[in-house]
Amino acid sequence: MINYQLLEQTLDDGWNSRRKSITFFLGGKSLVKSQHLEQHFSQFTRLGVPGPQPSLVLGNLRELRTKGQFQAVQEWTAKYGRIFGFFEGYTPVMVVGDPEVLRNVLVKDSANFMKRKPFPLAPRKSLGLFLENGHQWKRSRSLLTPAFSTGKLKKMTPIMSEAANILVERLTEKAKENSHLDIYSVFQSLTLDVIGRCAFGLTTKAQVDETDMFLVKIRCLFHTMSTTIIEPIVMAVPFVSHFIFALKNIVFLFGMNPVVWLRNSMREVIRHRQALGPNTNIIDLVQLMLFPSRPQHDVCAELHSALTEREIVAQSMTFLLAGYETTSAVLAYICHELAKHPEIQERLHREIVEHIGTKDVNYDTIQDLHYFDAVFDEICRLYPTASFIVTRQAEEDRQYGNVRIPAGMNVLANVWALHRDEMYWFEPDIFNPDRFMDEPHCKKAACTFIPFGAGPRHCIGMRFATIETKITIIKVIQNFTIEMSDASNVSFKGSVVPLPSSPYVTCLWLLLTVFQFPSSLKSSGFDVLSV
Ligand code: HEM
Repeated sequence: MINYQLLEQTLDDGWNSRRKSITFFLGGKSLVKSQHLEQHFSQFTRLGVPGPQPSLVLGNLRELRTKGQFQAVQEWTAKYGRIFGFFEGYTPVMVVGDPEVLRNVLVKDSANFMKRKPFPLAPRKSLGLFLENGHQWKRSRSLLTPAFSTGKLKKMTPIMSEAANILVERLTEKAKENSHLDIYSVFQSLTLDVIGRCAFGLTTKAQVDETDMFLVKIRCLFHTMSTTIIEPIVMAVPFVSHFIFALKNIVFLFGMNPVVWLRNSMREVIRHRQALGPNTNIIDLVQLMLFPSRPQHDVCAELHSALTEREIVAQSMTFLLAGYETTSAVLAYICHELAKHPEIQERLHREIVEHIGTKDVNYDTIQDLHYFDAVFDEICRLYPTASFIVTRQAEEDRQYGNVRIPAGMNVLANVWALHRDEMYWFEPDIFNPDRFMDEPHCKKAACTFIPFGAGPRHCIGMRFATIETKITIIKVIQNFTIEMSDASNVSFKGSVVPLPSSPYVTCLWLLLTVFQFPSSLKSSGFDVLSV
């Protein structure tokens, strides 16, 4: 851990003693002049936007790191309201929880807000869709969009269904043992298997084999990402990222980075697929990236030139980072709320029995489950697992009502606060799927409900995640009843994805006890899962 207090004090002391006259020098380079820093850190005051007092050099980084981004932003929301500003190190961030301003930024005036807030440790080359900007983003988005079309997703559902079958087998075993089960980590290995197979083309066995290489490498990657002390340093002093990347390349040379293993494994898959050619039965994201379908009259051949091997690896890494924790957290939250509300679980079970019965679950059978859709939306409202990634950067100055957004300003949509704002939601803290049955779509249109973002940069994997969640939960509900365990515990932490957490690292525990066969489900076991 960095000692922020000491670092800041040292920097502040040095700063205060020569405040008026000097320039900071770091690594032989002029970093910033005093007047510049003062100007920089007072920009929200000049804009009339409230917010926590930043300190010179570190901005509000200390609070962000000590409290956690989620906690800090919630506290500031309670204090400063729908629009406020803070400094993520040197980077100014305007937090917006006003749906009208957000509609302008994300949708109506999106041409002025095509970039995202820069990520401190983003790679230099081969960014992947999430971090790409400008022409590169346009090209990737246009090449990748067909891979998420209804037809293609339909063909990918067997991978999801197979993973859910393994889950049911695992849960059945656990039910017999009558023991605790951490459902969050169970769902993590399920979503890893799905993304490993769909986006990396690997035959992963994360659910059944603790030593599966993919699982081991991804755990290592996420552990490194969550414990890194490099990120805050780069936030405070952005230009040190040059050194960091030089160091990273040295680590790469020795093959110590898990990304190296992932990259090499994918290269093998890509070469194998190239040898097989486009006309195979394999349908997954790798195949669709390698052999993308192009518009019939391709007027912009350059825009649709195929992705290179390096780009495909970067896109797969993006799908992993964007789709693994987000989806597993949604699955865990669904189980948590269904356990807390048996009457809702029962109603969902009835809908599934009426529409699907004991038939196998596939793309067609999961359509028209309106109550399920309402439960899913309500979970995404109450627990927007990707609430810190809806960011944009302004190209030019804009004024919306009395809110001015200057060129270069970063905007963070305050999705969590927006989804629980009493102005737009009746009894917002209560889990009530019926609110989406009564008025299903009007809230979405008004930018008050944006769990997958909005506008041209909204989540490309939204339907992929929805289908995966539906298939998984339907199979669980078909076979088990979910109940609350005494050990269950949910609190929030995390910076990008507000994750459930507990002193045991993971949070949701399932106590499984074998129950009885329900008369409505003849062939499948109906066990009790206690969360
Ligand atoms: C429940 C699960 C998921 C949630 C809640 C979620 C949420 C989000 C959000 C909020 C954004 C930012 C949108 C914006 O800025 O307007 C995003 C972007 C993105 N998501 Fe997801 N996501 C999920 C699953 C997935 C999956 C499964 C994939 C891929 C297979 C994926 C791929 C992406 C990509 C590539 C972007 C960047 C899009 C762009 O910049 O053009 N996501 N997601």
